[in-house]
Amino acid sequence: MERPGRLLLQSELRVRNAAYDVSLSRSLLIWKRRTSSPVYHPFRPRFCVPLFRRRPDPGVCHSVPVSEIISVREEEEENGSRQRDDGSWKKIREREGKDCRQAFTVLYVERCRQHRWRCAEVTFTCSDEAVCQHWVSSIREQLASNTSRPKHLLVYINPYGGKRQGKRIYEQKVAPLFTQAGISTSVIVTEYANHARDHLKMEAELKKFDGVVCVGGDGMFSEIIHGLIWRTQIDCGVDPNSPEEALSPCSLRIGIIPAGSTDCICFASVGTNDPVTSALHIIVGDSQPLDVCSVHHNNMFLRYSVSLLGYGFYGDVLSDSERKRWMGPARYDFSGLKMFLTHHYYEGTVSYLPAKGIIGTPRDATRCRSGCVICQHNGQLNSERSEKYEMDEASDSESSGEWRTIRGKFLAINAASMSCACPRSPKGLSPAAHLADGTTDLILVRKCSRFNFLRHLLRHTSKDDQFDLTFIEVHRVRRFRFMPRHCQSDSDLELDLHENSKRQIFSQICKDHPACGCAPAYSSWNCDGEILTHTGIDVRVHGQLIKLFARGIEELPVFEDLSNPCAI
Ligand SMILES: Nc1ncnc2c1ncn2[C@@H]1O[C@H](COP(=O)(O)OP(=O)(O)OP(=O)(O)O)[C@@H](O)[C@H]1O
Ligand SMILES: CCCCCCCCCCCCC/C=C/[C@@H](O)[C@H](CO)NC(=O)CCCCC
Ligand SMILES: [Ca+2]
Repeated sequence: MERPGRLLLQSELRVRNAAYDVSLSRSLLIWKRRTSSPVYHPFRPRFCVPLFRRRPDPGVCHSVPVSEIISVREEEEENGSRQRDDGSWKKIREREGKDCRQAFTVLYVERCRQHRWRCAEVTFTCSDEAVCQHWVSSIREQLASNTSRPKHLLVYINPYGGKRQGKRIYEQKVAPLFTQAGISTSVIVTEYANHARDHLKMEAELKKFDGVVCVGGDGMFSEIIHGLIWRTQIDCGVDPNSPEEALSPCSLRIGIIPAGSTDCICFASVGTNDPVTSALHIIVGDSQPLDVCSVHHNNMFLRYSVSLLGYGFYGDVLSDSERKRWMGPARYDFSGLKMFLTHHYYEGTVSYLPAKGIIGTPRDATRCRSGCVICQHNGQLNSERSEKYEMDEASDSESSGEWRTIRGKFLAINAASMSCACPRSPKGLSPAAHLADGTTDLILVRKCSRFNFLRHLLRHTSKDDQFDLTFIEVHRVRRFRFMPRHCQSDSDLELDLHENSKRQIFSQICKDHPACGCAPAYSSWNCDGEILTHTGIDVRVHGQLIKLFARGIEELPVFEDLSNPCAI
């Protein structure tokens, strides 16, 4: 918790009936009730979780970081009522002292349960108009001096994501907050798939904006990053198709207003899927870097991924669920159960380049949280490495034998570049994965019984370790490749020709008839909820390539906070 620092302003103001000592520094707004003041109606601002619980009565002293003030509003008096400067009316309270005529309202972020944020407000009154004006202008000056806050945003809304509520969510819950905070917006409601991606790639006048807002799910977010990353590379003269090129980071931040089916990128970077919370993170100008994987096939660019790249189980769930979009988010539960029962395994070779010199492993108890030191340390390491070795890491390491290879039969091959936490699995596919450490967690689920696979899946929803099973292995990597068995080599192909062609024919016929026992030879890759057209892929992590309007999941409040500025 920040200390107040040098005071810019200090006055005695009233909050409803009580006198408060109110002070403003560059970092904090504090209002502390004067003990001598008689209290007719004890007023407690609507704190869901009081910021400080050291004192028995949280109504006595409050502090709000200036960085979490949303806006300040003057209340103007007229005919016994006060008119807000947004035009609405508010009745003056009878009990207020006759001399308390001038007022202003501060809107600020308040923390609620489960990482949710809400907009709270407190109205200060005082007898002197000049004092009131001074307070308003001082707070506005402090807000204006914060250069990380966006002023102009480009908003894309997918009206068909999730439960098709994107437009309503934006108009009712988000747009009014942006207006309050003085943010101007340019809104595009998409008319077809890839509309947002292509607009960002070719048309959008990005110089006019301080950020992009995505209203939709993970698929919509994927469109946005494809447009933005592509555009950034072209503007910087980088070939986005080359697997060996170091990509240029995107300067515009992206805000996610969750309105999809899984929304795991929002959940894993904010801690909740709540449009108001996301809007407030955008308003206060938060910044959270994010790793991005590039996926290539035979040196041809396929896609970017920030959350899950999954072959086998999650690829099959996605392929099956795409045909059931009409079911909405429930399609994943239906297809998940179906694919669990189908129990297909796939053969192939996985090669990977382990991440060296980093802190943290996929099995440790540390979690990526706001201000994560592991992301800071490993992120720094990445930028030093890329300066030192330029772009030739791949061939360098391959010749020095750092690549490792595993051949086998797998129920699932998953790469989680972040935890992939979502409401279905609050700790995620890889609970210890990091948002911005420049690595991805490669999880290999070898062929096992249905019962064992169920144990593994169920552990995603409990506190038991889903990796503590003999048929699971997990590695923290910078690059990996996958080659399905039947693509391996000409000699393999010849050997397997007869068996393979038989399987492929049957796989066509039997894809929807698992009971006949003919498993398909290939699955497909689930790349952040989009199906990839190729099975053999080469994946490389680009550390901190993009930035979100988020701050990572905050630790739960510390109740005994000795740095409570009210106690000073
Ligand atoms: N106007 C549109 N019409 C049809 N499809 C669209 C439109 N705009 C975007 N899309 C596509 O809709 C797909 C799904 O969108 P979105 O990710 O928002 O929802 P979802 O799939 O339900 O959620 P999640 O990705 O979180 O599981 C995306 O792949 C996106 O490309
Ligand atoms: C039988 C009991 C089973 C319990 C299993 C719970 C395990 C849930 C893990 C969920 C992991 C989600 C990973 C996120 C992937 C997203 O990029 C993607 C796009 O939104 N969503 C899916 O592919 C949707 C994937 C949905 C899978 C069910
Ligand atoms: Ca990562």
